[in-house]
This record gives sequence, C-alpha cells and structure tokens, in this order.
Amino acid sequence: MSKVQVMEHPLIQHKMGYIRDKNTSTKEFRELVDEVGMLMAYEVTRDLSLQDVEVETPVTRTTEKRLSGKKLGIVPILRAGLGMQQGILKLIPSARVGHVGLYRDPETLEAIEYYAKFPGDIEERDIFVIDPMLATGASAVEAITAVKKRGATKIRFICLVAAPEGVDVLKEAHPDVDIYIAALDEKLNDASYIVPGLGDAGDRLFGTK
Ligand SMILES: O=P(O)(O)OC[C@H]1O[C@H](OP(=O)(O)OP(=O)(O)O)[C@H](O)[C@@H]1O
Ligand SMILES: O=c1cc[nH]c(=O)[nH]1
Ligand SMILES: [Mg+2]
Repeated sequence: MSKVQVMEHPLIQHKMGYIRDKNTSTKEFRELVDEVGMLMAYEVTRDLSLQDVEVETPVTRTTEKRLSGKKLGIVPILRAGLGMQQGILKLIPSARVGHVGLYRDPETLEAIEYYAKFPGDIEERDIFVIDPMLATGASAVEAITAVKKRGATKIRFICLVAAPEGVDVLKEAHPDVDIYIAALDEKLNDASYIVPGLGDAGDRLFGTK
C-alpha cells in the first residue's frame, strides 16, 4: 500500500501560506512553487543510496560518501508540474526529464492526454511524477499509468496540495506509488477544486485566465 507523507517542515509550511494567498503575484507564486519543489526534493531523496569513495584532501587520504549513481527521472504533468521542475533539478541535476500533458475536462473531470515524451531508458530510472495539485486524482492516475506503460516500476508522486479524495483514488489505482504532499487539505468543492487550496495552479503560474 502507498506510503503517504505530509511534509511538515516549517519552511515548507511558511511558503505554502504565501502560495495560497490570492494576493501573491505571478512572479512570487512561480518563485515559491520552485522553492517548495526544491525543499520537497530534499526530503524525497533522503533514502538515496551512497557508496564509499577515496578522496585526497590537501592533508591526507580519506574515505567519503558519494551518490551511488542510481538513475533518476522526473515527470512533470503539464502545465502546472513545470512550476516544480527547475527547483527539483537544482538538487538532482543529472535527472532526465519526461513530460506528460494532461488537462482536466471541466465537465467530466476526466484527464485528457495531449502530449507524452519520456527518456528512452525510463524503465531503468526511479521516477518522480510531479504536479502541484492532486484534486480528484484523475490526472495523477493517468500520468502514472502512462509512465508505467513505458516500463517504469519505481515511481513516487510529489504534489504541493492534495485533497483526501484524490489521495484515496491514487492509492487505490497505484498502491505501489508513494505520495509526498506539502499540505493535505480539507476537501473538494462542487467544481472539484481543492478547499482551501490555492485556486488553479496552472493559471497562477503562467498568468493565464
Ligand atoms: O486531480 P485532478 O482532478 O485531475 O486535478 C488536478 C489537475 O488539475 C490541474 O491541471 P489542469 O487540468 O488545470 O491543467 P493545467 O496544468 O494545464 O492548468 C492540476 O495541475 C492537475 O494536473
Ligand atoms: O484546486 C485545484 C484543482 C485542480 N486543479 C487546480 O489547479 N486546482
Ligand atoms: Mg489548470
């Protein structure tokens, strides 16, 4: 069964308050989403494996630790997932990047795929699927299904704000995928927006609407 981790780090909580604020400008919103993406990547990569390496300091030889070279990949869900991409790449710059384009049909709430491009060796990589919002869960379920179809087997999902409804749907559809959340909110409203939420993440990131 999926592990669900809500990241209660004070810096994440502090920044989430500004991200939610409707008076936060597009520029600040973009910067904050990038920063929270980076802080979440720090937590999510806590279990990366290390190997011993010999290093010569100016004084002596010593044994140090280095990442063991596990191949990683991130897959932002377009559009809003792009807002977290750079922040995560700052910490894991060698990760390859795939993209899956999905939009939520406003009537049916179905996630409609319009784009997909993944690294050729995706099946060898640990994959982080990223999107600021987990609302009904339809988009995350579709994106992870698309990634699995290309052969990836070790997948985690990282989001800023999740509704309990979406967490349940994702756990049910992909019980092998662990879920990392900056804030677990109260519910969905009648339009399936997250409450209290932050509004439409894509529109706020890109200044559309
Ligand atoms: O859990 P769900 O109910 O599927 O909703 C979440 C999805 O909705 C938003 O995308 P949107 O459809 O607004 O596309 P956009 O990123 O292009 O704005 C958000 O970025 C998620 O991908
Ligand atoms: O609250 C929500 C729900 C779906 N997509 C968003 O961007 N925000
Ligand atoms: Mg949107």
